[in-house]
Amino acid sequence: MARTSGWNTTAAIVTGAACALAGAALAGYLLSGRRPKKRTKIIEMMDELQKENVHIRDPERVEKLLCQLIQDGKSKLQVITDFDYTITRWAYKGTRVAASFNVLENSSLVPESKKQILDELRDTYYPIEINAKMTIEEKIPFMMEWYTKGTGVLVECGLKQSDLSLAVKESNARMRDGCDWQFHTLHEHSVPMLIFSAGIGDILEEIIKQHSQMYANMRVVSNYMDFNHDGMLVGFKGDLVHTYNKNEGALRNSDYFTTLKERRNIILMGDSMGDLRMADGVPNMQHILKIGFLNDNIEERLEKYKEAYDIVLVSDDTMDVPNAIMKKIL
Ligand SMILES: Nc1ccn([C@@H]2O[C@H](COP(=O)(O)O)[C@@H](O)[C@H]2O)c(=O)n1
Ligand SMILES: [Mg+2]
Repeated sequence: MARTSGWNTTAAIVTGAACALAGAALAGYLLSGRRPKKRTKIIEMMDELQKENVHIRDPERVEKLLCQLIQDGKSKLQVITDFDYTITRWAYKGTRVAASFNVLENSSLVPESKKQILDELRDTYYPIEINAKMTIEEKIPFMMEWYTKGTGVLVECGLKQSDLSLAVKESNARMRDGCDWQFHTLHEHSVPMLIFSAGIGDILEEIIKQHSQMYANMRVVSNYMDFNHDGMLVGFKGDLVHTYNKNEGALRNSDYFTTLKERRNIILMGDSMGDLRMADGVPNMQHILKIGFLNDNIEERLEKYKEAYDIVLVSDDTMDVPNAIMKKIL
């Protein structure tokens, strides 16, 4: 739509760039002689952005960003997204959904004695993860502790690779409504999608396979389990990715970004302040639209999220907003 040729001249008058939707509204005005109706901007015209749970601190910036992304089109686009509580929903049928770690931690594969330790770890460290007053630097040592202890306990549980699929099946892990459409459509338009997760890679891939499909344009960077020749879990591969060191992971994976160096526009989606660093390894980045899902500790964190993310979606279990934006670009 952004590149519909008939509107280009008019759009150029508006912003010096072909932003077709705003251009279309102005063209209507010029042709009809009537004043345009109120909604002339993209962000005003998108119904998905008018909902009460959608927060945009700087609408002018978002309007400009959308114009740029639409104008540059799909060939310049890549998507970088978190997994737990970004691809997956926060709640399903009134119950909190399992993060990829919880799929194992809550399963019958883990003995009760170990569950108790894992629950205590979560009760200690999760409040730190979402604390609105601590800085990321203050949180990092605690996250390291949580991940080191938590993965250590899982390794002691005698988990087998062949059990993972059933653990996912029996869990309540669910993706947001609209993920299936998004995955399929990004693949159809050959837009690369990086899923960057501090969860468990093996589990999140299984969640995607069971509820949608892993496509060739998807790449996952996460914590992968290390199994011995008998298929028993013996550790985790490489350095652990935790919620607040995704910047290091991004730089370690800079080869991936280098191969996509012509794709200078990013849609980034996350649910934590740590997710904002997922694109740190992207060379020559031109425009980045950051969409944040705020699921928990909402009142305390909303202002900070509004400062950090361009669009904040509060208690939204759908992909409606990102999908509506993608539709305009593709
Ligand atoms: N033992 C653990 C460790 C982490 N979590 C949660 O996993 C999420 C991280 O994955 P992302 O895809 O969001 O990067 C994060 O929400 C942690 O709270 C956990 O539940 N248990
Ligand atoms: Mg997350």
